[in-house]
Amino acid sequence: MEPRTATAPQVEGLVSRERALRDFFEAWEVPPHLKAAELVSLDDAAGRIAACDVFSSTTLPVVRASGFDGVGVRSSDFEAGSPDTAGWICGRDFVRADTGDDFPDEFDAVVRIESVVLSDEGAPSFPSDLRVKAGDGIRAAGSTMRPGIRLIAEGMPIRPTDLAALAMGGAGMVAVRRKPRVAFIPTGSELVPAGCSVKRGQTIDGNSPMVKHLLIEYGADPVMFPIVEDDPDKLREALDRALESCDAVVVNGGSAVGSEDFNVHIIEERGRVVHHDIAAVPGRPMLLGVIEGKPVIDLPGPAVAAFYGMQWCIQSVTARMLGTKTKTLPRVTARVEERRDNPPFMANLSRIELHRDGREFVARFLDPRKGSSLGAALASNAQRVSPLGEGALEAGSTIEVELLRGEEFIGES
Ligand SMILES: Nc1nc2c(c(=O)[nH]1)N[C@H]1C(S)=C(S)[C@@H](COP(=O)(O)OP(=O)(O)OC[C@H]3O[C@@H](n4cnc5c(N)ncnc54)[C@H](O)[C@@H]3O)O[C@H]1N2
Ligand code: MOO
Repeated sequence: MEPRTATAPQVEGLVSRERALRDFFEAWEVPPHLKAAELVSLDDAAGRIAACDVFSSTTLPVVRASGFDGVGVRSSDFEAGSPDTAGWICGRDFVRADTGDDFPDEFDAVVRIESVVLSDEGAPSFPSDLRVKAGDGIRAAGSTMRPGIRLIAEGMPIRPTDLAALAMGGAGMVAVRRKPRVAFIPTGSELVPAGCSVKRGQTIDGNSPMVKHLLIEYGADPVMFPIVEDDPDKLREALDRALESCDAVVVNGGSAVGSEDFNVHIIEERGRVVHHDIAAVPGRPMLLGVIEGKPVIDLPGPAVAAFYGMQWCIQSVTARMLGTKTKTLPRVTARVEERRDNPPFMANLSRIELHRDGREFVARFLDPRKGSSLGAALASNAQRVSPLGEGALEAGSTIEVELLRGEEFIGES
């Protein structure tokens, strides 16, 4: 193994996240088998990505329907004003026609039930000034659904309302993109699984539960590997198993220059490294590589670094495999509470505790340099990625922050 040159955590001249992804997508192409669609039932289509445009084939109402709860009548009976309804018989002179009901063709209008008084025998009487025209209170054929309406477009995530549209448009099965299988391999002899007690020298694998559910959120099928200790042979073996069964591999940890950071070398010896070390912090030592035509990404170990790398990189790779777009987080404008210095040559992910001050949002940066913990950062309710080239943020200036919890959960400090 070649000795590596240590790079300081904050250095100038590294590639931007955007450039790293552009280069990666030039070096790696989505394989055809991932572009193939699979047919799933409507129930299983929720949250999946539509593989093609789907158009309606149905007409609803099939002929016509009542627009509200009421009484179906003949408009001709109302030509000379409100008719004398003594002796009217249901089915002959009128019918009950409630919202959405089809009813016999000889009745051409519906009078709202609120305008009708029904006798004990069920005969209706109408206000003397009631005007009724043909078509009143009737929903036309196709006013709910008609053939040719685009129900979902290719590449769109399928929402519950889309399921309603697809069902009513006549789609029993839906063509969706195959879920890419993404392996996650946590590495580090110091790691113990969540729920275990920790001894000196150990720490808890918090990334596996986080990454698993981020992958699910991105639309992938996560394949979670057990913790692999810092032993090159065991790491190689896990990587081989992951490459055999998955479409992409995320290795976690061992991305920097520590004496047991083997993953970078193992990826280098097996395939092509497109970029290692990105102008994004935390998580600068991220590695984007390709082995046997599959993305192999080494995600830095610290949990916030891993989260950020998942967001900007793995989410984009997964979206590419699914033929869809990455999600943007909702944003609000906030006032900066305290001056913040960021190196301008890195995209800095800052975790923020957002609170309200009257009608204003106030951003309190959680700064590890000022004693804030990684735990507090993980629990925070907002974040901001500084654009490359940005210097200090002055106290009192306004910025856009991304919400990690709904606005309804942001309270007074
Ligand atoms: N001399 C240098 N040291 C470091 C550099 C550097 O350039 N020179 N880079 C730093 C930066 S920046 C980062 S980011 C980290 C990258 O760390 P690794 O990806 O090599 O990860 P490890 O060394 O294996 O672990 C680092 C840290 O993260 C914890 N970890 C790892 N996996 C998990 C997990 N699944 N769940 C929770 N925590 C995890 C691990 O225990 C360590 O505490 O390197 C810096 N050092
Ligand atoms: O500073 Mo690293 O970039 O710990 O994530």
